[in-house]
Amino acid sequence: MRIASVIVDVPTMNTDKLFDYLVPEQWEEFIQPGMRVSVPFGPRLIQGFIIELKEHTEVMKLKSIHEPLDIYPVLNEELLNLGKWLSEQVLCLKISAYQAMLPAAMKAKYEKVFKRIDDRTNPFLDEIFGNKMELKWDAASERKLLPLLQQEIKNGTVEIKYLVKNKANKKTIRVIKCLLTNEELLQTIEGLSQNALKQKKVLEYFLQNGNEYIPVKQVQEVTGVAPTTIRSLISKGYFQEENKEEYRDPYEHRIFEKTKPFQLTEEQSMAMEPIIRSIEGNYQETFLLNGVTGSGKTEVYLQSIQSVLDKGKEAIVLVPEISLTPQMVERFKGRFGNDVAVLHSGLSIGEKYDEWRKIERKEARVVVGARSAIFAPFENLGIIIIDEEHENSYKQEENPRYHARDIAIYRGKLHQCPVILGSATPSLESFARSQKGVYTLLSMKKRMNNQALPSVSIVDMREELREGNRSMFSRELFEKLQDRLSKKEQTVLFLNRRGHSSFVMCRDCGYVLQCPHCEISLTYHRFTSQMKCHYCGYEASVPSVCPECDSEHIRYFGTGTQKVEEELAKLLPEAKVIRMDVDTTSRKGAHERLLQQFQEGKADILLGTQMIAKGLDFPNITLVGVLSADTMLHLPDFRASEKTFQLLTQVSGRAGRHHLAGEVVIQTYTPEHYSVELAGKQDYDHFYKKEMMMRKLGSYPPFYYLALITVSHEDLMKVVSITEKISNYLHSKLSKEAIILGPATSPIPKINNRYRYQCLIKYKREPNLTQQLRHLLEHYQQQITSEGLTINIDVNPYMMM
Ligand SMILES: Nc1ncnc2c1ncn2[C@@H]1O[C@H](COP(=O)(O)OP(=O)(O)OP(=O)(O)O)[C@@H](O)[C@H]1O
Ligand SMILES: [Zn+2]
Ligand SMILES: [Zn+2]
Repeated sequence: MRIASVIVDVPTMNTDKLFDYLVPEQWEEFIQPGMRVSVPFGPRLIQGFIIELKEHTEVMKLKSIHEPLDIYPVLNEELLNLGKWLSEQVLCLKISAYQAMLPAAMKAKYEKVFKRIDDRTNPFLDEIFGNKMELKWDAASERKLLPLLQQEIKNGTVEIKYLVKNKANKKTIRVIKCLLTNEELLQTIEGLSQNALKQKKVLEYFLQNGNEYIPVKQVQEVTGVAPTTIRSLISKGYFQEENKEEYRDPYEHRIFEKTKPFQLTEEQSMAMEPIIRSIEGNYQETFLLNGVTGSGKTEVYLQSIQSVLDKGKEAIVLVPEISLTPQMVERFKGRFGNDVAVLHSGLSIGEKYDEWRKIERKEARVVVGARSAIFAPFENLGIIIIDEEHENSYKQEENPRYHARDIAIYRGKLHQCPVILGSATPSLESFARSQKGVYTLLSMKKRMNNQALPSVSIVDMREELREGNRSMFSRELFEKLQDRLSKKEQTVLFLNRRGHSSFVMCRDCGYVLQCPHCEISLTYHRFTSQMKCHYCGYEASVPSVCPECDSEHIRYFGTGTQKVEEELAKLLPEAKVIRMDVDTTSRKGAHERLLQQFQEGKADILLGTQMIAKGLDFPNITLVGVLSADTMLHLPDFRASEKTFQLLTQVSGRAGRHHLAGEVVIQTYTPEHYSVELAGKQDYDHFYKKEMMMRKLGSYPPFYYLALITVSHEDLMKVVSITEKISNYLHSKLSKEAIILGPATSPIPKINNRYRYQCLIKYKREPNLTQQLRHLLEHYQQQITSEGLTINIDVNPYMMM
């Protein structure tokens, strides 16, 4: 008797365990861990993952697996173990861990067929396929042919094809193949009547091109015949016609110019050396590649990957979301061509699925992708690279709430390969680890060609106001804009939209209301007109005059990109502006197209939000303007300063990367704030020291770990009382060193009529923490499943809302 233990697709805590099923005899040899199966569960059939196979079970009334959904495992042993580990680390359901590792198309409904790919005589295949080339999975399963077909797949005579059921997602092209031998072809051509010139052309074409399948479109184009001609040849039985699945290649129409490795600079070679040692020596080491903007980090990645490929191994490169991808993709495809698969959120479900299969089938050995590409099903990993490692998009903000960096290091250890974290502005956590020797620090302090970092001038907008300038452009920025227009050089204007209007600031002195207990700015709530601290719950009313300077110009803050665009049109009507924000880039491909236009010099000014801050490497940009540096500084988040510093440094780094020198103007109401001042000097080391001090004072990471519990329900009283009970429970179970803040309202206190409260745990070492948290979830399970209560637990949170 063979028993399969299965994780089923029912997302509740009660079902988050292995269920045993009997493996029907006919599949005993065939079923393997990591395959998806459909199994009876209650009255219905659902999908599940086989985790392990065994001989015995305690279960009395054993049900049987209904049918396998894969012919090969979709999760290999490594990923199965990783899923288990992940669910323990981030307290998620195992089913969501496994689903997160696979492309969305594999969750969708699809149809599977077997396809004959070799039609030499083969009595078995001739019999089961008849005169067709395809056989539906269901039919094969019914006829109990799966084990035999598995053998044929091994022999290379049959392959399996997944068709996404949604027609729009499936891409096929019509192909034909000549069924006649060359001799028969010649005879047929001779036998054709004089008028059948067109048919003759087609037959001759096939005479030259052998008996491959050829796309109908191509035949038409080359021979110039009409579709009717081809149809009549098919009806005569000369040709076999078929629909062939084609990879949906999002970069199909792009030609990537082949690039050659650069001669490395001295700094680059120094940085590469230990990486190569780790590759050659097959041992794991985590490197923090801290290179200033434009120092050539990408070239270090490319050449490291090359030596991994030379050893016959594979590489994962993570880049943050879409914003970076177009230029990044170009660089990787340019160097490694079709060896590169690309995975990011800008692709359709079908495209992602096809890219994923290229990896699975070992047709691509390098993947460049966003967060989830960390789960690429490579089996022989030689390097994992995370570019812009400080980016928050590497943390998934829904279940499973994992951070790609942790997965990278886990996989790196398993494969004994190097992990490179690259950034001009590393996260405080990573830099602290490099200082402690947990990561190996590699520094590159110079830009290419020894080009200087751009000179930055910080403009005090309070001063502008005092001198009567009420425009959103300071006089200095405006003059420089005019200057670039006349010189035909390009400008990037950056507007930070995050934190929009949510804080109150004095326009005269820049004062922002802070929580007296938490060193965090207070958030303004329109409905109650109250200021609140979302860490400790402190509340205050909005003052009518600034407590610092008595000015009446104290109000909420923010401007939008559209408003800036209108203002530019008024002030500089001759300037051509490309605006990039969520509105102008929502259409597929828009992002890439706008950047392309800017690169080709079709505009003078690129105006945008976060999405233009990073990764751009265009030679003609000589001016960067930051319209309001402070907006993010006052978010209710202990990382606000860090994020501000990173963003300002990154955006400044877009200027003067090649031969022309660059200038940056940063407009701010708080020029004395250290993250603005030090970003102006691009002085990471100082910033790090200063920020570490602040974190130490506030007991925040990297000195403490955090866990954030958010409770929500429609009934406010219930939310408050449950959060309080949770807080009390943790107080009694955790060590004296742990700090438990809250209950306090969440920064977003109500979503969809549900109230939200939270509780923040700061701790250094609590070996029992995840166990206690899991216990809490189990304790409230009843209310979670039947009374609409939600409890979200975020271990190492990056979004404090
Ligand atoms: N060894 C080299 N010789 C000549 N040019 C190089 C070399 N290495 C890199 N470059 C070029 O220098 C420019 C800057 O490099 P790159 O974009 O990799 O910097 P980066 O460190 O990734 O910067 P950022 O963090 O700002 O994205 C690129 O145009 C790149 O092609
Ligand atoms: Zn003031
Ligand atoms: Zn507080």
